[in-house]
Amino acid sequence: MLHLHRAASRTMMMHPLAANARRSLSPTTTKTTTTTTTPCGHPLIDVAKLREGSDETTSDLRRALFDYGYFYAANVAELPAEYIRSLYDYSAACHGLSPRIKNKYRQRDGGTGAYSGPDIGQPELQYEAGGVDARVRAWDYSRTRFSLAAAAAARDDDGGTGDGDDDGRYPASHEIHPPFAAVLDECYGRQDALARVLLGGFERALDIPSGTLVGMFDAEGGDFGTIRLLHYPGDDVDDDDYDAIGTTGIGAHTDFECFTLMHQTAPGLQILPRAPPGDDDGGDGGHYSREWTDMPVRDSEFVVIIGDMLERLTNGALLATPHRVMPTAHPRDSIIRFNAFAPSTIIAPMRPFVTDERPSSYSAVTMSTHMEVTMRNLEEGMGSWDESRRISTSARRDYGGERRVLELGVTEDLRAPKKNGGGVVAQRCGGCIPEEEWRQRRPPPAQRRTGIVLPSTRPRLNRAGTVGPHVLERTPMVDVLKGGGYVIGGNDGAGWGRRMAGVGSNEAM
Ligand SMILES: O=C(O)CCC(=O)C(=O)O
Ligand SMILES: [Fe+2]
Repeated sequence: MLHLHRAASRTMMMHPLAANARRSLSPTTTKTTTTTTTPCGHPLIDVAKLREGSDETTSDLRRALFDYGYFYAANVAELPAEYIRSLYDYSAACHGLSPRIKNKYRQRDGGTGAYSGPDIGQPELQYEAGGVDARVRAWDYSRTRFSLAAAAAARDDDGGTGDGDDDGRYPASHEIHPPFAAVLDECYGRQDALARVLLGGFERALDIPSGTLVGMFDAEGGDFGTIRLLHYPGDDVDDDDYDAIGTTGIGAHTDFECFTLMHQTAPGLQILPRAPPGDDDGGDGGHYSREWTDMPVRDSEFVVIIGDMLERLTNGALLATPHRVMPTAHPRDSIIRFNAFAPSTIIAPMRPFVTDERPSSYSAVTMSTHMEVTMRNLEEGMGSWDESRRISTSARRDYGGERRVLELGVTEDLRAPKKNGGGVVAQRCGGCIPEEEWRQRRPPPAQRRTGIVLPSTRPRLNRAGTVGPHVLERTPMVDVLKGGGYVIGGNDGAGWGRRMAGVGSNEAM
């Protein structure tokens, strides 16, 4: 049964950054009300209500994202309790496979598969620089192929290993039944449906145009996400005696994608929530609480946390949620889904979060480059969470290049017939052009109605009520491919954003 509590305790605790971000978007949204929580005070989002577009739930979600940095998601029709239980049964069968099969599908050291774990000498990558070994054992599934640098190199050398499904990546049907890829892909589809509901909610909570995040998620190439079936064997010690173990469940880190959906069978997960405003002696200006918080097990609900991409898109108004798993005497299983964006999606601070007071403080990078660079850095022991500076080093990584701002909600009709010469196959907004360059390139008014630059001469309101100067350029496809010109989102849901979203530079910019 769903317990809904209206908790007043956090009502006056909006983080100053959140307040600024929201104030700059819409002065009317600063009014505080109460937040729906679980009985023990964790923010709770009723997904059924979010799906209906409930204003109250959207406000709950806004507070959860800005003030807490996480929430429990309840009433998730796509992932009912009995389905999750069956997935845990399947996970147990996968983790019960022999070391020989696990080794055949190893992710590293010449492997190109899906398994990692200390039981085959392949511990999880190190998330905290200088941290201790992780106990976690993982079967990972992703639709879009990406792999660790070492595995990619091995694949280039020998064309892959194993004879399982999907290029030898996953256990085949004679090794486990039903076959791994089929079960996990079905789950992936269910989680995708939930992700679209949550991303739509995030768009409303962030006051950005409808379709912005969902468009990035559904863009060509597909979401660059992963499902993990995780198993943590219990340690033969008292729960209080963690220090003696010399290992951890999984080291502190932030996840690299947009958001993460988590479910666990037993306690062990901890997160670092946002700090209440005024509590700024945590060493990081009060962005994060000083206390790690235990995430209680809630059978039919999911923990949702913020990933690196949402921190970058919101210019740090939202912060990626640090989390870790403690070593425990009891065994523990979890099902994790990283929800990413399409590989070539360009991630940079979105216009509404960049102001004179808060200039863009994150460089632009594509989803795939961020994943690849972060994984490589982990392989080299650089970690993702810096405990002494209390920042996510992966979320804050500087990819160089000029600061860019993503313009949202372009209101020109991008589907208008093209009159500007045969080679014109794509159009773009000013979103990915560095602001300085954009100003210099802007032709004098007299030329604006001819030439290749078709400016919108007056600021226009988009659906979210934000304004932005938009320059639409008609650009030969070859230039788009070279320059990474890119249109994201849309104001009419007509799908042009999706068509364009696969076009872009695959490099850090
Ligand atoms: O097992 C868990 O609950 C967390 C796992 C995790 O943080 C991860 O795989 O990134
Ligand atoms: Fe994680």
